[in-house]
Amino acid sequence: MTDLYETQPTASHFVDGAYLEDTNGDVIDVVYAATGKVIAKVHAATDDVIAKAIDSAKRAQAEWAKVSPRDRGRILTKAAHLIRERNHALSVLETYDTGKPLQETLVADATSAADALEYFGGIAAGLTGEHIPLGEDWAYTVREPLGVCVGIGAWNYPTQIACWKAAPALACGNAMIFKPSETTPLCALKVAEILIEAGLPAGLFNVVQGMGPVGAALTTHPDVAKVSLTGSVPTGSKVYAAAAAGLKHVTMELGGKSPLIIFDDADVEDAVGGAILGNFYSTGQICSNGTRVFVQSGIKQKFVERLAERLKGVVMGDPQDEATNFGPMVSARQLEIVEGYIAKGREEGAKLVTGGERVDQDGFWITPAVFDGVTDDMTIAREEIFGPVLSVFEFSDEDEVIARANDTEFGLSAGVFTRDFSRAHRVVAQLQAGTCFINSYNDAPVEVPFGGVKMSGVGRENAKAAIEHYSQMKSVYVRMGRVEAPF
Ligand SMILES: NC(=O)c1ccc[n+]([C@@H]2O[C@H](COP(=O)([O-])OP(=O)(O)OC[C@H]3O[C@@H](n4cnc5c(N)ncnc54)[C@H](O)[C@@H]3O)[C@@H](O)[C@H]2O)c1
Repeated sequence: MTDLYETQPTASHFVDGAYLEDTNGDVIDVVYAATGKVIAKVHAATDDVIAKAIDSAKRAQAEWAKVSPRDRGRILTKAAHLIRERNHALSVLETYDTGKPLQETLVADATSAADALEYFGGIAAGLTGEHIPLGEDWAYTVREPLGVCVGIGAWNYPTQIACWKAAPALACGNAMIFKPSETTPLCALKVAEILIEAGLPAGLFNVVQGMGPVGAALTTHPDVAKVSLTGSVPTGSKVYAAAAAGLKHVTMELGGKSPLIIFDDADVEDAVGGAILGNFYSTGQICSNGTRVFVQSGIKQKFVERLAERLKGVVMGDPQDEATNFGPMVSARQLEIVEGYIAKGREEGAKLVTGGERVDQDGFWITPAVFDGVTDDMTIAREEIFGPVLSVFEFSDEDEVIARANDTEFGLSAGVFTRDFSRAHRVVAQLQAGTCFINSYNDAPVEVPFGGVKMSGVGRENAKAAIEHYSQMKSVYVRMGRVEAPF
């Protein structure tokens, strides 16, 4: 097994192509969720670090914008190859950073980051404008970079989030300054190292550490053209407002409380599988999770029974052991939040079918919880928990479940399980969500746009859609004849 110390970065920040330390910044402990032990320390960025990150990004971006998109793409593709080659070591680090089991991180984190670099590396050369004929005259459009972009990450997918933001930004000719979540500061530094090794010029991908105030300083900096945040709705509202003051571009990937609708005619095993993937993967710490599971009356009992049985297959143990399939919560704070919601669910009258118990060992462990008999007004039905807590709701007909599914301020994802494909498409057409799944849940391939509606976000990540959010259009009118003026 790769040791943490083989993969661990050597300083807090990565700026202008090299590691950078400034011990004047507040200390941030990196705690391994499986043991509760401090495994590393980084310092929050000082004003000096932020200034260096901005200056180098600005300088490097001006040159990068002149590089042909094909050459930019080649560097991203090379970085993707390096990431794939080092997948095991990067996955070990991701597991130390987040506590997610190696069984997951080997297939879902560095690999997804590589997918994004490869995808945007591949389409970079195809980022062209249009020719617009206007009779004798004509016009053309040019897709230009925005400038210096800031990425701010959540703690659940630190490698993936860094690359989902950096890959389209760099392909379009921007620089990116990435601030990881203070809970998981390690992985993005490795991404920075690899991008440099792949040939990315210094200053184009800088990583600075810190909490909210560092994110806020970057967001409001006059030299920053765009902010892409992955985080909660309350943080999103603040960052969106701060960016608006400077009329900056934004992408907001925020929280959810997504519905997963299971009709009577669904395959029960597939529906249970979808509910497991949509609630317990990454110990439930996924924004798009389908935590409100609406099950039609005829299948409900069977569904709950099979779900409880299949949860006996949970293997909690050392996350670095590939046999472990369920890890701890990321932090003591997140564990407390989840325990609070479980207590609230019981208090408000929901029936805890299984799980929800704190495990008596070091680290932040809790067993996956299933609540039955949940009603739409309960706190666990309305607020994002961001942990392994699945709520089952009973419904009888299609119109009713659509109305109940949409009765939320969020709109990130939604899923439908049914063998009737006309119904599946009819229902999906009425669901207020940015990403929908039919007979599946939580797939996030880079080829498909990802993002939310309503309070769940603004803009889209991944796919060609992301290009729109990391570039701006210039229109050029070309007159071929004489200029006729009134005087
Ligand atoms: N839609 C998505 O793609 C997606 C993906 C993963 C997580 N999430 C959401 O993220 C949340 C969990 O992550 P979290 O607890 O790290 O979220 P959070 O909102 O607490 O923090 C997100 C990031 O914002 C930074 N931040 C905090 N205050 C800031 C401010 N005023 N200005 C600038 N930056 C600031 C934090 O330091 C962190 O890096 C959940 O709500 C989850 O649904 C969304």
